[in-house]
Amino acid sequence: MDIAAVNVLSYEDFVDVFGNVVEKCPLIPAAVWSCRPFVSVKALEAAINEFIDALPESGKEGILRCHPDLAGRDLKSGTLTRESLEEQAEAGMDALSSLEAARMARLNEEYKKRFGFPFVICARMNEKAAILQQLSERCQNERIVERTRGIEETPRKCNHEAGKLGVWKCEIRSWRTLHLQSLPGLQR
Ligand SMILES: NC(=O)NC1NC(=O)NC1=O
Repeated sequence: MDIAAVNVLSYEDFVDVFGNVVEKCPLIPAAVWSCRPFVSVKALEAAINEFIDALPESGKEGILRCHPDLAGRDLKSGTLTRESLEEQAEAGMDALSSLEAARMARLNEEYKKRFGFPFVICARMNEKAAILQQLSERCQNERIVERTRGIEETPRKCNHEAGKLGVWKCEIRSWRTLHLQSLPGLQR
């Protein structure tokens, strides 16, 4: 599948593939679908970022609030999305000691109380010690700094399986980077 195939997806199929490009925010790909045709995957990535950047601050905070806590209730009850589960597992969030888990829960609550949205970090790019340290440090920031930082950290991802549509994989390489890999021939 290449960008030409993406460009002919119905909006239903497009949302199937990219629906969780930003955690639990299918509105984003549903809106970005109208920007077709995309000249490349990079252009698709840019359209997603432009849509997010154009949101009012309340919309950006809404995106953050759709994120599950790290090592939080959804992880414990098995209700994370598949993508989030993979991300959190990669950072070792499913294997915290009881001391680490207690510290994470306390800091997550402190952060939410201070800012009114959850602490968001790209779990794929961090290990648990770094996450705990950043959570503790970022609790000291100003709200506007954290709103911007949380949005920058928000992982971009797509449906790995997307079975009926072929092979799409998404790897997060850096903040704000939707990095799609697919069958040879995908032009970025
Ligand atoms: N709160 C938070 O950062 N959640 C997440 N981060 C991430 O990479 N996946 C998540 O679910």
